[in-house]
Formats: sequence, C-alpha cells, structure tokens
Amino acid sequence: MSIARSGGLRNHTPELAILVMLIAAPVALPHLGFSIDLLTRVLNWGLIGLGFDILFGLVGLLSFGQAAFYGVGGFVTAYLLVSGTLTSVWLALAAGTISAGAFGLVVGWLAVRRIGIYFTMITLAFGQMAYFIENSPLSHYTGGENGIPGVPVPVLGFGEHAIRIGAGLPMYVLFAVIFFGAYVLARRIVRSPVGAILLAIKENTARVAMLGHNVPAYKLTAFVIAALYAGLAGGLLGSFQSYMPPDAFSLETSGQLVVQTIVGGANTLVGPLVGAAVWLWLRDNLQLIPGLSTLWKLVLGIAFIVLVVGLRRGICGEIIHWWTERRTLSARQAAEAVTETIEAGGAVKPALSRERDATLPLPSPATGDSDIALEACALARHYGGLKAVDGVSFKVRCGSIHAVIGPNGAGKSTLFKMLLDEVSPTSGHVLLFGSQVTGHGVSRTAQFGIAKSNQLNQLFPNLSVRKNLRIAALARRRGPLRIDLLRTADSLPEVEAQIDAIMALLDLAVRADTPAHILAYGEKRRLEIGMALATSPKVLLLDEPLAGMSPSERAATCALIRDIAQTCTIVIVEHDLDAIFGLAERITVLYEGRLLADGTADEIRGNQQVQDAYLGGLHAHEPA
Ligand SMILES: Nc1ncnc2c1ncn2[C@@H]1O[C@H](COP(=O)(O)OP(=O)(O)OP(=O)(O)O)[C@@H](O)[C@H]1O
Repeated sequence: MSIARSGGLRNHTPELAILVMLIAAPVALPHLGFSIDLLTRVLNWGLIGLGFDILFGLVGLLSFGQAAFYGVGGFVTAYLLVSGTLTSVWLALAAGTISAGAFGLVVGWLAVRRIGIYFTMITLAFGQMAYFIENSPLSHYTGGENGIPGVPVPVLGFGEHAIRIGAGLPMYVLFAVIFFGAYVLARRIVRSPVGAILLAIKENTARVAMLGHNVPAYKLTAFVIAALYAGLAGGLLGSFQSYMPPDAFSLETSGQLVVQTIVGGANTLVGPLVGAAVWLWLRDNLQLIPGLSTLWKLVLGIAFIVLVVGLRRGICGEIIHWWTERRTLSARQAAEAVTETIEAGGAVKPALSRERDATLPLPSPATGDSDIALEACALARHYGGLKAVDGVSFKVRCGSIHAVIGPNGAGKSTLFKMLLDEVSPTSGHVLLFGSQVTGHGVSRTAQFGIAKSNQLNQLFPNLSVRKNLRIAALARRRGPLRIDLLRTADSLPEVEAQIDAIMALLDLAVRADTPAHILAYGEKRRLEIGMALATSPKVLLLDEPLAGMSPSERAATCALIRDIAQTCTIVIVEHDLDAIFGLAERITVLYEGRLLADGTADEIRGNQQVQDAYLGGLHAHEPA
C-alpha cells in the first residue's frame, strides 16, 4: 500500500493505529529504555519527517536542506518570545511556521526547476547558507553559536486558569496531540488530488506535464508544505528544551532526517517517526555501553547499513509492503493471468462501444472548410545541421481525421512534439482555432486543448488504470494548478463519471484496478490513448497508435479512433497505410523533414512523387 491509497472505512486504520501508538508509547516504551523526553524528541523528528516524507517519499525530491526551515521556524519563534515581541507561544509558533513556509517558497522556487542531484545540491547549498547567516550576520538576533536560551513553554488557557505545559508527560502530550493533527492533515494531503498528482510526478514527470498539470508549481507546493512542517517542529523544539540550539540549522540535522526516513521507510508518513525512534534509541543506548567509548558512532553506522541492506523499503515500508502483498496477491495473480491469456491471443476481441457517451467531450463544431482546428505555420526544427522538420505548413479541418505519414526519420514525431509545444520550433508556430499556442509550453498547450497519445507508452506504471485516467481527467477539470488539499482525489463525481465512460469505451472497465504495468500490450496502447482522451481535448494527436498491435487489435483500435472522431479533431501519425487510407479525410506527407504532399486519400494515393518517395518503398519493406 502506498500512502496515496484512498476509499472506505479501512482508510482510517492508520490514524487509529497512530492514536493507539501515541497513547501506548509513554506507558510501554520507558521499559525499553525510552525516557519521556526521548519520546517527545522522537515526535519532534516525526513532525518534521511528515513534511519531508511528502517531499521525498511522495514526490521523490531529496532535500538535504530541511534544517534551514527547521532553524528558521525555531529561531523566529524563539526570538519573538524571548525579545518580548510576542507573549503567546502559540502566536510565535504560527509566526515561526509561516516564516519557514515563506523561506521555503523562495528556496523552492529556485530548486524545483532542477531535478535529481542538482535539486539536492541547491537545497544543500541553501541549508549551509542559512547556517552561516544564523551564525554570523544575524547573530545579534539568533545568539550565533550560543543560540537563544530561555524560550518559554506554551500556556493553555488564560489568567488564573492558565496551565503551563511543563517538561515530562505534559510536554509529551502536547507534542503527541500536535503530531496526531499533523499526521491526519498529511494523510489528507496525500489522498487529495494534489497528492495524487505529486505521486504521478514521481512516476512520470513528463507525462504529468503533457496532460496539462503545472509540474513546477505542484513540486513547489510540496516543498512549501515540507518547509511548514519543519518550521512548526523547529518552533516546538525551543519550547521543549527552553533553548533554541544553533545546530538546528546544521547539515547534520538535515542528514539525520534523511537517514531516519530511509530507516523508517519513505512514502509511509509514519516512517520518519519510527526511524527517529530506532535511530535515537540506538544512539542514546550505544553511548551507555561500557567500553564502547567513541566507537558507538561506528556501531551506529554499521546498524544503518544493516537496516538499509536488510530492509530496502525501510521498517514501515517493508511491513506495509508485506501486508499489501498478502491482501492483493490473489487479485494480482488473476490480473496477470488475464494478461497472459490476452498475450497468448486467447482474449475475446475488445467489444468497443459504438455509442458516444454523454460524459465524453462534446464534438468540436465542424462547419466547413474555413473552420480550421489546427494550423502548422512554416514549422521548422533543426538539430545542429540536421533539419528534422523544415518549414512544414498544413491545416487540419475541425472534426476531421487528418493523417501525417512519411518514411522513418521523415520528422513526424518531431512535428507532433512541436504541435504540443513539447519541443520548441526553431521557427514557425502553431495555431489552435486561430490562437497561437507555440511558446506557452507543453502544460499550457495541453490546457488549451491539445492532447497527445505517444509512440512509446507514457503511463504511470504502478498506478491502476483508473488512477492513470484520473490524473489525466483532473488536469482539464482543475486547470494547471489547484491547491485543494482537503478533498479526496476520487471525490469529483464528474471526473469519476468521465473515467468510467472512457474505460467503457476502451474496454478497460474490468481492468480498472489493475496496475498499468500488468496490462497486456494492446491494453497499454488503449490506455495511452485513453489518457489523452481523458483531458477532453479539442485536438487529439495520435502518434503511431497501431504500432505493435495484432490485426484484430488494429481493427478494434481503428473502430475506436472513428468513435473518438465523433468527439474531437484527430491528427494521426501511422505507418499502417491501409488503416490510414480507411480513416483519414486528409493526409499530409513528409519526406526528409519537408512537406511532400497534402491532399485527400485519393489524391495522395495517386501522387507519383509520394509513390516514388514513400508508398512504393514502404510497401516493398512492409511485412506481409
Ligand atoms: N532530439 C533530437 N536530437 C537530434 N536529432 C533528432 C532528435 N529528435 C529527432 N532527431 C532526428 O530528426 C529526424 C526526424 O526524427 P523523427 O523521430 O521526428 O522522425 P519520424 O518521422 O517520427 O520517424 P519514425 O517514423 O521512425 O518515428 C531523425 O533523423 C532523428 O534522428
């Protein structure tokens, strides 16, 4: 089970389990060497870990700079209280948390445009810069190397009814209540449309952008959420210790968070908490072993290696994986058996719907030759000296099926990429219903109404068919960015209805809960088309939709394309010319990047130049 799962009463089991764990911990764990203070400290790490797990576990962005936000939250809170600017610890905590979030917005804005190691390096650099700033230019406010002593504890109530939350059990209870609230919120975020899109970004970032989601903005959202959690944890640290230490900003803090999350299990939310418990317990108890002296660090390192090698998914990750495998094994085996049957040729030919469903996108108005849906205006793309596409112009009539054909390397895929603005043209532009889309980027172009099904499948392999389609359908319904963190991803009835209609159309309804990677090849191709269709496009680009299909699958897919053509304009690249001549109203022929011909199927069939350059050659090479 990933943390993105949703639906049903069972989904509240994790919250209940956490509640029981938080209540039982101060009773049971002191017998195992956990003091109440250690448990409180573990909760503090767990709190920063909740946000970090959304960033790292869910989206896959490894930050080595979380200490910066932990420190900002902590020092802003501590300074406001100790300087007397604020007397309410709660208000100071809110100010510290918001400051960390604002700092996260700035750092994240710069960092999320980079991926992999570059992202990590930027966060690391900002973390180190924050440490330096705390220690030097701002030492008047932060106390530099001395930190800020005398941070007051929170007070509940007013006047004579006020209760100071002192050290020991009361402080643990405060941290436990805050952690529980933060955990419930984090789970809601994970199960929200935003959470679903963040998980999809980790699976296949390019496809999420191609569907119309603003990927950098969603990553930034995750980054700020992580910074807010870190800021809150930092603010609480000062009150817990009555002292805000400068090492909150240190690289060791960021590193320890990463280690604890890996040990506990990323993408589980509770993993960083469990990792912190194991890590801090080992650290505290190893130091007490007589004769171990400074060797305890070596032993701790060996323990880390053993844990990581032995439990690849981390402690919680392995437990959840084992449990999920047990629960879903029979369903998975049944799905794999269906796939084997289909691939062995034993499946019944898909009974594709001929009825247009009311929830599918409505047809574009096709009112005559002047009604042009898409226009390529002198499009060119050069790679150094190679002219992959060289000044190609053509018009696609609204409501038609328009084919682009040409031999291998003619520039068809490059042309498609420019139509969706995945690749910027060297010169020329694209008009959609008379408005220029070129230059807006792939997400905006998808939002304008152009969708593409790719030559090579671009699915979210570990997500079910329904979830794949949901990511696509959410793009058009919610626009490029919406931060609806508190609703569940499957709570939009119109989106679910659209998914059901598309699954019925694609004959994938029985595979709704099957992960995409288990599907048979032909089913994956249909899902690829379905994802483009789920964005309710005005113009659908199909790049070699029949590639690799059996004759019966080709026939079924051609019928599907005709069905889809009732709802939107289609531009199709395909090498199966029999299919193309049967489907397309108009055909554009490319040869070595240039436009060779453009006309009706009959005109193209009778064109001698096309015969010489492509049709003759292709039929000569075509397998029987
Ligand atoms: N990113 C790139 N960098 C350099 N050359 C490229 C790039 N993308 C495509 N090309 C080249 O541009 C030319 C056109 O490629 P493209 O994939 O668009 O052709 P195609 O008509 O789609 O071929 P196919 O039918 O085999 O898919 C080819 O020579 C290809 O090697």
